[in-house]
Amino acid sequence: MVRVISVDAHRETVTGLLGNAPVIRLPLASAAGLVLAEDVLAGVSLPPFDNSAMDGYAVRAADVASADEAPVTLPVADDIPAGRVDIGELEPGTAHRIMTGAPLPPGADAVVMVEHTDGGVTDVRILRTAVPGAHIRRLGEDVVEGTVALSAGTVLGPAQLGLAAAVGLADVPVRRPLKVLVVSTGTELVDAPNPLRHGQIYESNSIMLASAIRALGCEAEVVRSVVDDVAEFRAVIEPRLADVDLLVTSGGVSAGAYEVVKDALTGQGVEFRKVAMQPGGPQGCGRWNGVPVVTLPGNPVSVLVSFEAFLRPALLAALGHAGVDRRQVRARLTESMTSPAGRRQFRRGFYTHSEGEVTGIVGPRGGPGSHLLAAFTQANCLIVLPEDVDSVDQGDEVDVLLL
Ligand SMILES: Nc1nc2c(c(=O)[nH]1)N[C@H]1C(S)=C(S)[C@@H](COP(=O)(O)OP(=O)(O)OC[C@H]3O[C@@H](n4cnc5c(N)ncnc54)[C@H](O)[C@@H]3O)O[C@H]1N2
Ligand code: MOO
Repeated sequence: MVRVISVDAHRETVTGLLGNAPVIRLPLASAAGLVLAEDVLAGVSLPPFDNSAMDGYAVRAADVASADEAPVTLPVADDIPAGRVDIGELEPGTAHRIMTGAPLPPGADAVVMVEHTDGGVTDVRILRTAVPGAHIRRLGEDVVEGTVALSAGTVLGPAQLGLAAAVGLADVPVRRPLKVLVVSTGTELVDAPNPLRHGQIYESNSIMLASAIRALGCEAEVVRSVVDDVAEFRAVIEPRLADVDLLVTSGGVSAGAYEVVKDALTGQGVEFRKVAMQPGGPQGCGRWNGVPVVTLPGNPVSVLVSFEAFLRPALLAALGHAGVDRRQVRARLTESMTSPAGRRQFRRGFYTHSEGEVTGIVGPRGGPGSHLLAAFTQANCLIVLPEDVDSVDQGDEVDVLLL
């Protein structure tokens, strides 16, 4: 007898199987979207020195205190473009022309923007007073050297990578993106653009899985359309296991006579079970030659729903993400639906939420059939009908997972 287990139990097993990805240092350019594995400290303060926020003139505020009543003329004793590193003292009664980002000369306590002067290069007429501190960006105002710039668990988006670069990091410690081998099985499968004969279909699961895996920041390698032959499956796939962290298959796991994945991996460390869900009932997981394996049923909608239910949270957890769940909301149904008793049903739906309404509304897209892929493309959510529910009416509130 095939074991029947709950969605939550299978999800826990798959998550445990993947565990945590190892920590490695990656160049910033390769770390986008990954999760920082350790706190990183600022190697420098930001800004690293007092500098000008404006193009203008560095002055002593006291020297220009009367400029609002009558313009003050000061000799321009120096010129400080951004990037200059040999900065001399600002003597009282003088000004230094200074550019945005250039270091403030010692002795200066204010910057007058060029628009409030005549722009002179030997002498400058200052037309406005400046309060002490005007247009000065202070050392350490943003980040203090030696403090935590980014903490472990941070997802490295553009702002985070920018900050890492700004505090002097060339690489960061992250959880290594897992390498996933995606294998689609089925003698009926044909890779486009080859012509189809009656009884054949175009292979579509591998691109769905590979793109879903890559979207999380993992790597996906694909072997398409392995025929339903155990010896062939083993010969093609087994040698590739050494290079990957996870094998994900589609097809060949249910109750028929030519279940290539089930036949090849039963007794090899992979357990096949029925999960109390629809679609995605037939599932398997375990290890083959020590490598984690997750076997998904072949129907395309089952593949994507299984990915959402099991692989997405497990891969995100392995990468170190704290939040692995889709956002869940309650919504009122636009039409009645039925669900098989004892199974959690995931229906493709479209959710809308108008401003001012407490709950949004949701309607199914397509029927429950796990071959209805076109309807999935119209969906923006999964409607979840729990195991103890076999029908819901129009107007009932249901749980919705936003995709
Ligand atoms: N007697 C029973 N039959 C079936 C059961 C059952 O419990 N008892 N379960 C059904 C359910 S539910 C599902 S889901 C499928 C799962 O079967 P398999 O994992 O063995 O998948 P296949 O039979 O290989 O394929 C199912 C379906 O999907 C198409 N397919 C497969 N791979 C691809 C691909 N890469 N691209 C596009 N389409 C693919 C395949 O042609 C089949 O139509 O079993 C039910 N049967
Ligand atoms: O359990 Mo299957 O995945 O419904 O078509």
